[in-house]
Amino acid sequence: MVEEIYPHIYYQNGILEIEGVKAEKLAEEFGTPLYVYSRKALEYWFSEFDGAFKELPHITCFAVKSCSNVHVLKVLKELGAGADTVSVGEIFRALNAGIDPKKIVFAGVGKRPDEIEYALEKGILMFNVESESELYTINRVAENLGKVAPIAFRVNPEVDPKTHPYISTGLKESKFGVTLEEAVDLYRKARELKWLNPIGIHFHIGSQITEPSVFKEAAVKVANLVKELHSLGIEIEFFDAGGGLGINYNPAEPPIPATELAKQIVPIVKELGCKLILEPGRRISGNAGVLLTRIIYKKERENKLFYIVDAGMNDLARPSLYGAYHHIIPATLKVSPTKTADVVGPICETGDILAKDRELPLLEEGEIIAILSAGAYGFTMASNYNSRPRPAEVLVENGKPRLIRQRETLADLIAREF
Ligand SMILES: Cc1ncc(COP(=O)(O)O)c(C=O)c1O
Ligand SMILES: N[C@@H](CCCC[NH3+])C(=O)O
Repeated sequence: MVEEIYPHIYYQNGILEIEGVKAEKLAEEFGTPLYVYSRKALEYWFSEFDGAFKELPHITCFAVKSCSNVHVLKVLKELGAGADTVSVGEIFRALNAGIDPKKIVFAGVGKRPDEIEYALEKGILMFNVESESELYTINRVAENLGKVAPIAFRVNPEVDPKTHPYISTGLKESKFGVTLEEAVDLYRKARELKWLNPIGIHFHIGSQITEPSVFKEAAVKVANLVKELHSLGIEIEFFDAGGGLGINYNPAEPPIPATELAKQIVPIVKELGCKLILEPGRRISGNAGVLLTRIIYKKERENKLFYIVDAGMNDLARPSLYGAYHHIIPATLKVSPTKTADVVGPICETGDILAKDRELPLLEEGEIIAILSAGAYGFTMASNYNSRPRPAEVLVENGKPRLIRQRETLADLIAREF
C-alpha cells in the first residue's frame, strides 16, 4: 500500500521511500544527517510551475540560493531552467551546471565591482540593480570592459506579502530595491549612460507567500510603471516577477497550484507585451528534499520528552531562525500512541530546536526520522557551527541514490586554517 506524503516521497507498506529508495537504507549507506533530493520530485515541481506560464514567452530562473548543489542545478537546466543569482558564487555554480548565461539574472543589494565584472564577462541576461550608486558602478565597470551592461531596476512595490517579517522584501523599510517614485528618474539616468542598456524591470516582495492576490497587487503597480516608461520611449522587454510562491510545509494541507500565481500575473504581462521572468526557489526544491536524521538519545522529564537527534540548527537553520514548521515523520511507520515531544539537536544553544511541542508517535533511540520540506534553504543555510562537518547530499534518480556532495570531514574543518 502506497501513502503519498509529497510527490515521490511516500510510505510503501509503512516504510518511507524517496523515489524508490528506502530512507533507512539511505541513512545506513551514507550516514546521517543526510540531505536527500528526488530527481522526479524536482521534475514534478519544475513542470508544475513552468507549465503554468506556458502561454507566455518566459524563463523560469531557479533561485540558486534555495538549493545550490550543482547536480540539482543540472537537473533543472535539463528541464530548461535559467538561474536567479545573488553572488558571483551562484553565477559560478549556475555556469558550472551548464545553464546558459543568457538565462541568468543577477540580483542583490551589495554587488561588488569584481562580481559585476565577472557577470559581464560571462554575458548574463541582466543585472537587477538595487540602488543609484550601484548603477554608476555597473556603468564604470562596463566601460572598463568595453561591454554594455543589460540592466533592470528592482523596484519595491510596497505590497505586504503577508509572510514572515524576516522574509518580506517589498516593503518601504526593507533594504531591497528602489521605490516606485525613484524609478522613472533612475531609468532616465540609465538611458543616458553609455554603457548601460535598460531592458527589464524586476520586483520580488517576499518568500513563502500563500496569498496569491498580493502578486497581482504588486504586478499592477509595476505594470503601471512599465507603461510610463514605454511612453517615455524606454522599452522594457523583460518583466521579472521574482519568486516567493509558498509551499505546504504540512503535507496534510494542499499546496496552492502554480496556476493560481499565473492567473494573477499572466494577463498583466500579456497586455504589456513583455517577456516574463520568474524566480522560484522554494517552490521547486522545497518539497523535493528531506533531511534524514537519527535519534541519538531520548530524555524524559516530568511532562517533557526530548528526542535528541544528530542534526542541529547548523544543518537546518529554519526552525530556530524563523520558528519555521517542518513536518517530521519516522522512516518506519508504526502503530503506537503519540506523545508530545521536542525534537532537538546537539548544538549548545537553547534555540537548537527542530520541532517544539510536536505530537509524534513514540520513537526509539537509533530510529531514523525525516524532516520534510528541507530541499529549500536547508543545506544552503547550513554552517559549521560547533565545529560540525556539514552533511552529505544525495540525489535519488529512478531508484538509484547518487552521492552529490561528500560529507565534510574533520580535516575539512581546519583545512584553511594555515
Ligand atoms: C530576488 C529574489 N528572487 C527569488 C527568490 C526566491 O524566493 P522563493 O524561494 O521564495 O521562491 C528570492 C528569495 O526570497 C529573492 O530574494
Ligand atoms: N531563507 C529563507 C528565505 C529567504 C529568501 C531570500 N530572499 C527561508 O528559509 O525561508
